[in-house]
Amino acid sequence: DEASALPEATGDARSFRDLILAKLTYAVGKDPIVARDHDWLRALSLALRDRIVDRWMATTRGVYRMGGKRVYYFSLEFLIGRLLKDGLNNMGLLGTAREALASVGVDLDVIAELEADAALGNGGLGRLAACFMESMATVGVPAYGYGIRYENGLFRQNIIDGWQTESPENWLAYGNPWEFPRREVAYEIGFGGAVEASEGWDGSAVHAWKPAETVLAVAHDTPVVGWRGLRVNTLRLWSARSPDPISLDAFNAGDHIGALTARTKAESISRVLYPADSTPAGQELRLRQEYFFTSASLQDLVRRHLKQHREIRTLAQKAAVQLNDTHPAIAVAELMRILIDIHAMSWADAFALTRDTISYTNHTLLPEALESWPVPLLERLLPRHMQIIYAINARVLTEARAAGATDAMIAAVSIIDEGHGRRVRMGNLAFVGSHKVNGVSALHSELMKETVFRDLNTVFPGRITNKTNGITPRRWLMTANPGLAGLLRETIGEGFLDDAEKLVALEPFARDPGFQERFAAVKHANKARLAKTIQQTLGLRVDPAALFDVQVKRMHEYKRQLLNILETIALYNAIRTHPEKDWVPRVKVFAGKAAASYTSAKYIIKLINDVAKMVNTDPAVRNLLKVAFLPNYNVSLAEVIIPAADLSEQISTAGMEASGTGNMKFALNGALTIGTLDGANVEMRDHVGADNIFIFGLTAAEVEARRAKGLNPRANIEADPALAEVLDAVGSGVFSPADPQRHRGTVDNLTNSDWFLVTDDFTSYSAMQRRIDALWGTPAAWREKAILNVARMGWFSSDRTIRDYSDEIWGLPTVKVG
Ligand SMILES: CCc1ccc([C@H](C)CC(=O)N[C@@H]2O[C@H](CO)[C@@H](O)[C@H](O)[C@H]2O)cc1
Repeated sequence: DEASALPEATGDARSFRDLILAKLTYAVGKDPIVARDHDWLRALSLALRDRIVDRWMATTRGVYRMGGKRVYYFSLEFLIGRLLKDGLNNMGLLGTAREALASVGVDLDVIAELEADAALGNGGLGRLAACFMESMATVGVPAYGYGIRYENGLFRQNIIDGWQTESPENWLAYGNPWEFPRREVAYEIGFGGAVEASEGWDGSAVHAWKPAETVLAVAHDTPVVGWRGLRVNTLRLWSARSPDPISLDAFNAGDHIGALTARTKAESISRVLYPADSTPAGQELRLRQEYFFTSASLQDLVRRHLKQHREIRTLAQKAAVQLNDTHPAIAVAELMRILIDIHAMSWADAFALTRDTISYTNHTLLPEALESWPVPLLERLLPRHMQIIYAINARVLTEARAAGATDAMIAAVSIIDEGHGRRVRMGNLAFVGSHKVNGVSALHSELMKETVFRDLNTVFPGRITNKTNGITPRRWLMTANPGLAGLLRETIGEGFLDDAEKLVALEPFARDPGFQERFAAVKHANKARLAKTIQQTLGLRVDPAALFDVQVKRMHEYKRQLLNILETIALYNAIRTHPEKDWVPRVKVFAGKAAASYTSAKYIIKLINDVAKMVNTDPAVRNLLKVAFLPNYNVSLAEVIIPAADLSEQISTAGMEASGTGNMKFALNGALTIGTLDGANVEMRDHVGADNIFIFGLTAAEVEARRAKGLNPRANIEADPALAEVLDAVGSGVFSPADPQRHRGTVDNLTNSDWFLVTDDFTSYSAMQRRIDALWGTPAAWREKAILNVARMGWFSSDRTIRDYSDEIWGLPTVKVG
């Protein structure tokens, strides 16, 4: 009968099966015969969690026993994605779980698809934080991640008639098996009120902040498993709770709504993630979020430090606080408040200790992305902190003058921006309150010294350093691309699993026909899988044998999805006018969310979908060109798209992409990159070799020079008839017959200003695409380059990045893996 047909589970699979069944029965409360897929998902997750908790407690006890230094990673975003398969893989239980479930008639892949993505981030910054957490556990860095437990993560993107619409992402609908609520770990967070100054016993000024309102920050802990499950760190996310759930007097007075307003207001702090990934919303709630989690985290780590080490003055030796961009920069003032107002430390000692404890990472040079808050808002919401910021600024300006700073430099160094209605520059506050400030790629860190932090770098030389980003090879190779990981294990052994730089052992196989065949077969299988997703999502049939050309990332003008779609239209026109030519079949895959209020980015999404509608149904191009915009790009969709790519589009205006991390994921999965010399593309070229990457376009210096000289998009358009034809078509409504003027704005903006130099790079970009077509026609040469990319991407493991932070910024040891 049915049951007997099921495969037998042996060894650990058998005991793991029993554990799953026990969880299903006693934790989920479901009889196996009636259990639904979601029930099995929960039971399996709880079973895995048990195995993880044992290692978690062992790690925590070990760290206490060692009494060593901990890293505290402060981030308003953790773009985690799903945790089941990643946890099974890191615990070495993937095969075991698959066998255990099969023995009760359940398919691991089916139930794994039901897990909601923890989308507690916007894009690069948030995903980097998640990769860093996994790598810190892997290389033995005792660490806590601190952030906010948003009830709603990044919005769900729906594409309605080609337009992006947003709907709330309720990731907790089925609960979250990975977190442990810590009701007992709660801190009061104050807002508003006033500061009472009095005189201390030694005549020194004593300040006491009396907040007008208080919110409770309650901890929820999620274990973070490292590779091989050797160490498990903690992600502590704060949830906002109102100290008093209901104001009874209002309720008794019949004002039932009023009775809840205080609570609703308090708890709105952890309601939703701000969906902006480059332009500050500038809203008070955002500042409340930033202070809320920063204060709770600092109170928590100081409590832990005193409990173990008794003496606050040793804090910098036992705690390294890393600020993930300026979002937690208020930490500089908050730690000062704690040290001076609560621990009665002198100003000078407190400032030295703060600076020795904190370091700051900058992730963008976009002027509009650099946070600053109006002084009046800070004075109202955080009056004590504003006092402290003034005092810090006075000290900094004194130091700057002593260092011979000019008035212009003083104005630039100042934390207070006297122009624009007096605002507090959070980047400057983070800089002066840190012992180290780093960029996220070599080019970006240099540009930081030449632009946003030029004067601070002059006054405080040697503080800026570089830490080139990385990605975890567990999620982005082993879990996302088991076909390739399996082929690599068979070919070069397992060493690369513990040290990604051992992938270099693959180089000798780059020209091996047998290996090339197997490598191509893995890629083809991944492409067939993506083709199925495209079919199911868009009803569009694509040929896995075509060149899969992929651009997936947040929608932003500097990332130049517009350059890509305009070149696609030029290709479309060329195929139509020269059908006789031997065109390379291409599938152009796009995906990415636009910030809800970012209109011009939303028009680019619409343009891509308008072009797709035309091209995909045009018999003249047959199967030579397909365009697909996949909705709701997130971590889980990235894990399906990236292993299936032949070509990775990293085409940002040079000088504007701080690093990029998608670029690394594609190359590690055997895609070739077409890109500008921007961010980490530069270091990727240095590692994979200039012959194995397609670099085009202006350099950052040339972009700077052209902008300084004045841009001339009209001349660029006149110089390239193909571009001119494309812009005429788009501008006149060829792709929007129902609304011919729809894309007029996009074309006019390009023709009149083109701040992102799309027209300047179009010709070289298009020419490079044709060179790529030519190489595609010689599979052996293509595959050799793709294999060399995989072989030489090991350095871009976030394990290496974390070792760099540990060595130079945090000053703590790491361990060899495996
Ligand atoms: C205040 C609004 C806001 C929110 C997020 C951000 C982030 C800094 C934007 C971001 O994600 N930056 C990306 O960070 C990645 C990780 O370092 C880099 O690889 C990307 O190049 C960078 O754009 C800026 C401004």
